Amino acid sequence: MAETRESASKETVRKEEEEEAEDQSFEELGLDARLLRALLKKGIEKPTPIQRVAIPLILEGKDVVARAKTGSGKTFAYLLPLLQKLFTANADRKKLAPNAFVLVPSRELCQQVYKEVLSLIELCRVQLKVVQLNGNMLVNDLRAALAGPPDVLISTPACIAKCLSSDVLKAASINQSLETLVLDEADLLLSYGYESDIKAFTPHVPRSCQCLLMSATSSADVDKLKKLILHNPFILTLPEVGNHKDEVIPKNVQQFWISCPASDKLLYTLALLKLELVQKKVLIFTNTIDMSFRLKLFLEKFGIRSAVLNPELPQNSRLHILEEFNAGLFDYLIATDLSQSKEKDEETKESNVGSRKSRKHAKIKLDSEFGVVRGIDFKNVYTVINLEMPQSLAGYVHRIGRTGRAYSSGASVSLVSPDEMDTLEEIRSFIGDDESKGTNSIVEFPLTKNAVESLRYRAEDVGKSVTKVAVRESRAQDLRNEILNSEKLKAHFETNPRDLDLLKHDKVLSKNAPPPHLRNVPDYLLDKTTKEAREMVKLARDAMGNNNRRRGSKRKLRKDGDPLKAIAAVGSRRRHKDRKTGASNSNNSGAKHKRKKNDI
Ligand SMILES: Nc1ncnc2c1ncn2[C@@H]1O[C@H](COP(=O)(O)OP(=O)(O)OP(=O)(O)O)[C@@H](O)[C@H]1O
Repeated sequence: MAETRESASKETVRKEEEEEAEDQSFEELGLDARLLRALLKKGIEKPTPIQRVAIPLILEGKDVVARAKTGSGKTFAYLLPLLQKLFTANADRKKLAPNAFVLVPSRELCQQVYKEVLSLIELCRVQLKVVQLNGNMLVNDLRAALAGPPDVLISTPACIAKCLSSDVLKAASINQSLETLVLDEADLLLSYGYESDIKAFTPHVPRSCQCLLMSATSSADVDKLKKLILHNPFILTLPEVGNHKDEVIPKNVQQFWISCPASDKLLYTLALLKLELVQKKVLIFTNTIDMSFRLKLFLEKFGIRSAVLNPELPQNSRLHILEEFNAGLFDYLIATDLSQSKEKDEETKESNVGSRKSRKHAKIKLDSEFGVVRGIDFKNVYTVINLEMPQSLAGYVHRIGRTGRAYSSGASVSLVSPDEMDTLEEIRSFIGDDESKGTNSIVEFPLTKNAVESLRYRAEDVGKSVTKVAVRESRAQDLRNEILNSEKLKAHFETNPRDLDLLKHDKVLSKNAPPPHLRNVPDYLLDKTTKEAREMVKLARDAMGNNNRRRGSKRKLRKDGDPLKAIAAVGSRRRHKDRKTGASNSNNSGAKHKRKKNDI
């Protein structure tokens, strides 16, 4: 009895401590006033759990291995203290190389982190120089970028290795100047093939350098990196870390699955989108580039416009696609996740062979530094659809982590064919499927047979017209357009960001406009359950203020030019209005995002 009372009071104390921690502010973490102001301007009010624990430790100068689920705010967890350290660095000390290196596994992540740092610096009104490098840059460009040298360098490990081997960065200079080293998405760095690059660089990291490892999952690779890089004896693993599923998969993502034959996947995706059974914005993952174009062409015939993001595209195009999607210019993005697919291996093999062939005959190379699936912060994605299943649990975790970022909610729907049941079983045995426990679970999506069958006839008809040849041609045409645009418009967009809209990436590929009978689904085709589900999604969208976002942002575009700025302006005006009326923007959205499973 006494024991029960004791454990009950311990539990109460623990809960109180947790609540106290949840109320903690950025200020209490010891952040500089300039950073606090910048966060406020960004509408970021309170730290996430990983930020609460990591920031004070990093400010104390400790090495940190931070493992926290996708979308938990790891970037600010290291960027804020890193910048604070640079604010107070000794300006008189002559440095020969950047003070801080942030290494990430893909160019997309380089760009994302770079933008985040720039925006913080701008808002803090401090003079710090930041550069991002990528493996495609010429040695002279690398040298120019590193002249100075900058305070922060953001790069993939491959590019650092290139700088070292071409003497653009000298080992002795790194040893003299490097004070902070961050390995972001550390669980991916080795699997992306950067082991030898990291090994070439680590001997030059000085013992005094503070090393930070950020990772979404734990793996042997993270342990390997930890042993390779961390010198400092204070290696701290955060209390949040453990092996439990809840720490890996965000709780705020409702996970669904649908059993369907592989040949019906386009039909099921059409049903989800056309009948508006899932909430926008939607990110759809496929395992091959051809499947991405097949889906795009197929959806186009039904008047659903989407953009395709794949490693074959020039980097500028990929960045524009991400920017546009994040700015809300379109609602459906099809992303090819080649991270574990055969296509990647084959293409890589072929491109290696191709390097020996004449340039004329060489195949288009896939970008080995492409990694859009993991770590990229797609903004306001509500639904992730796995049109094809990833081949591993880790792939699944990273994909669904593109929604439910920070304090927002989301949903994922996985279309599972009989061949993919093993992956589903692996996922289920990891996360469990006991809904009643209130923890993570993956449940069947309430899609009625009628809803699918109502579209089958049209879908099969249209599916036949999306032939292999049509897919191949569209893929080639898209690539040609993008290369042309990318080269021609790169400089132009730098000086005329408002023209970004010209490069809309959800352009229609087929020549004929979709006929009205495919564009609109007649009411009589929908059964009662589907109508109800659709109404629920609509209500939820209204509650979240998402309706007609597309039209709204277009209007804004014409008026204010730059889509990114236009949207930011709307946001800040709304915040201003909310302040006037006493409403808090982020708290409201948090409350509005809380929905029941049946709402989908
Ligand atoms: N304290 C916060 N409050 C609200 N939003 C936040 C906060 N910190 C970060 N965010 C936002 O949450 C989103 C996810 O953050 P971030 O990209 O750092 O996650 P992550 O943990 O690195 O995820 P992943 O492992 O998938 O890369 C970003 O849009 C970021 O701006």
